[in-house]
Amino acid sequence: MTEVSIAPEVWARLAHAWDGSLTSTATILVIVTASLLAAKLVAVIFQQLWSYEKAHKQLAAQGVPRAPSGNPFAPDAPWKREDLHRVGQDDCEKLGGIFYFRILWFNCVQISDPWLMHEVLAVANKHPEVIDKPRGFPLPIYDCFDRGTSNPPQPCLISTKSADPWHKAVRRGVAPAFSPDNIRNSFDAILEIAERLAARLREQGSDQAIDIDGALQCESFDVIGRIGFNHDFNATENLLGPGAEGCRTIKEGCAIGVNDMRNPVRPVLRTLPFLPEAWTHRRKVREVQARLLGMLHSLAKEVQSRGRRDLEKDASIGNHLMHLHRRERDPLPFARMWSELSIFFMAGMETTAHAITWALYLVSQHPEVERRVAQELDEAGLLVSAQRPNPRKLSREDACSPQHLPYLKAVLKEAQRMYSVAPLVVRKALQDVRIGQYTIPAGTAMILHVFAMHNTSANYERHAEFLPERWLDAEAEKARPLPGTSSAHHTADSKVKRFLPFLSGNRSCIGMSLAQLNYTTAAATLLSRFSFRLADDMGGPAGVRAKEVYFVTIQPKERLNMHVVPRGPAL
Ligand code: HEM
Repeated sequence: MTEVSIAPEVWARLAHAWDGSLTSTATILVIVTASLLAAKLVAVIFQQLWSYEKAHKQLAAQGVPRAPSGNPFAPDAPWKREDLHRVGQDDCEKLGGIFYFRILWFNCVQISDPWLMHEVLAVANKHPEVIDKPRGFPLPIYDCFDRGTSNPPQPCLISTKSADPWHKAVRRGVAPAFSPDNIRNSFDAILEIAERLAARLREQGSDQAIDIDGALQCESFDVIGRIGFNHDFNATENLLGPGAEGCRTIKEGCAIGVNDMRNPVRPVLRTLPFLPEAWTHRRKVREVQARLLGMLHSLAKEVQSRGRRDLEKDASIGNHLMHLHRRERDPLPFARMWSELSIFFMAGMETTAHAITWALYLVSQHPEVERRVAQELDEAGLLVSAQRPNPRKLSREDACSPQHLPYLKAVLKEAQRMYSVAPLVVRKALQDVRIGQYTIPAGTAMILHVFAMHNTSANYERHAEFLPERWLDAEAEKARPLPGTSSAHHTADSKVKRFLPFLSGNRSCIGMSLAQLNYTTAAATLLSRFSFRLADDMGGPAGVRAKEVYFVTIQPKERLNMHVVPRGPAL
């Protein structure tokens, strides 16, 4: 056999040629792939822009009125206004119960007509593949709840799509904890917390004004901790001290979430390592999130360590979460339980507190309403007075039965109408969908503007006035065609409501019974013992109006200072 040998210099030349061709093949492959991806991206962007443009033409062709969008980057752009809820209300008064506007190329339809809102909610209920909560780009509104409720981020009840089977499972699993009967059984604990708050306010005295919104947040925080998870945070015991720190932490955490929701670029910027910490507020955000999630993590661990208890004996939200199964015998993973537990504080604390705050504020501004509330409480034997320094205790029937304290309950409803604390929610049309006489094109954001529905002339006579007696009519929640308005062409359909502070359907507020029992108990306890006077530094009603902000909830900016004047011999 002859051996074939290759000279070393030939070998080296061959290897070099081979190497070079490999490099150039790889380079070509990279260039081709990158070009294909870039072309695909450009095609997707164009397709998306084209579909938005088509949708805009479709809406215009159907005669849906259009609100001026203006330049979204201008300093005075409407959507940058702090009282954003009032922008939708003004536009609704001018353009009617349905109109659309564009942010850049993106189309948003605002709906406040009760009949159309009813249809949207009905479709979303039955067909989540047609209308659902928006997630991700370009509407990452609900995504911030995932980041704010556990680490690493996990979805939770409010942020999951209805089409996600997990949503149904969790909602069904915890619903018994929120049933009106179950919540009624918590009355004694709620009353105890409301009385604790009243005792602290009395100690505070009336000379010094107190931020009543902050005090009520402590109260709601304690109620959710106690009723939901058998844990007493005791924030009401020490309103200004360490007891209330947990409550303030939740508020700070919510503020980060809301800022991210209003400007979705912020969370992205925070992840960029080369941007200065101070500019992205990274350190501050990390510090608040660590405090917030640490506190809620400890609570979730505490609930977990108690194990699964008999639901007859412990009907708290926490125990219901412990009984939840992913599959047969496969319990809810801890991380998911943590995020679900957290969302009840995020969704329930500020909302309930602001609802009571606005009611107390409105009563303080309407002496004739305050007189009537006091008279009703007096006749029920609940008012503190010179003759009755120690009245009877508020009972479960007082708080729960519509026959008891009807005027006070009407006052609370009217306050929720005028200050609908959750003023708007967002949904997305995932397919073209017929709503009334309109076809809403796929990809359009739908803003269900409950605040505008509650506060425009098309739906309420004398809508700008605080008139609690309108709720003494048992049918008052139903939508009715008002003569001379755009609602006049609708029929009086008994299912359609013009009052939806908690929304309706499968994504309505699961905490409604708890919120209602809490704000009735707290308002009755406080108004039977005190009269509330707006502090001078608030600048009167005009000052309060100027500091009213939309921060996912309608709330007083920073604080609402009031003097809490004890009733009794001095009055
Ligand atoms: C006055 C007080 C309250 C008001 C006005 C209110 C209002 C609302 C509204 C309008 C929604 C729908 C949000 C959306 O779809 O984007 C909602 C959802 C929710 N609320 Fe409330 N809420 C209140 C109190 C509470 C309380 C006390 C809790 C629990 C402790 C709670 C827990 C929730 C949860 C978990 C959801 C999400 C439900 C789901 O998507 O299935 N809320 N609330």
